Amino acid sequence: MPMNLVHDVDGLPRIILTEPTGSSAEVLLYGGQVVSWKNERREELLFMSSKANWKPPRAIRGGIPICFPQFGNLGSLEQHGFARNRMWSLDSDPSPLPPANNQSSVDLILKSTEEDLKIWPRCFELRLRVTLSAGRLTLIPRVRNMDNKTFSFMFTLCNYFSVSDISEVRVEGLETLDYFDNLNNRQRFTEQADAITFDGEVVLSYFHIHV
Ligand SMILES: O=P(O)(O)OC[C@H]1O[C@@H](O)[C@H](O)[C@@H](O)[C@@H]1O
Repeated sequence: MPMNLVHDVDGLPRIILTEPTGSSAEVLLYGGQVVSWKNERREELLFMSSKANWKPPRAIRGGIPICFPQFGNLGSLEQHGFARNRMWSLDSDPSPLPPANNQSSVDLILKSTEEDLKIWPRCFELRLRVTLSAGRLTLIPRVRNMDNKTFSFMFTLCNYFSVSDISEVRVEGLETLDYFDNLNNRQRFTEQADAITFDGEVVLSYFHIHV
């Protein structure tokens, strides 16, 4: 599997993805977390907090954290579940996806451990393929139930996008959807606007989004 696996200053193994136009991405085994995505002009597209704590078992604030098997505090586990503060492994058998034999794709896997089963008694394999191509970063998550009984879970890619001018940002496609306004006592509203714009901090949770 030809790929660039390096250890950064904090000792965290990091996979560097590159592709011919010059864009790049960096993925930590810790959390299976994308922590950098640069375009062909080497401009960073993801936000990473300057206060991010890069020492396990802390979660890293920035990039694309993976929330599994719980989102937020919607359950009995720690905030956003435990996948983001576990050490993942390289996945040598991503079947049925074809193996990623190039420098612009990586397959990672997280399997439940005995310790995990004590706090969340479901035996699972969580896989993630990260693929970089010109102008695009694709993440394909897959969850396999290794138990003989069903289970339900939550999964979120918690993207932190870097924005140079927030007044230029519009989010479309949410009109008519219900949402919780988390900074307003989690009151429930129905979105009326055809595009959301931002003039301050907001934390909104929309339901039934189709992407
Ligand atoms: O601080 P954490 O646990 O990394 O969570 C990150 C963010 O997760 C979001 O889901 C919450 O709405 C935010 O309020 C929070 O800041």
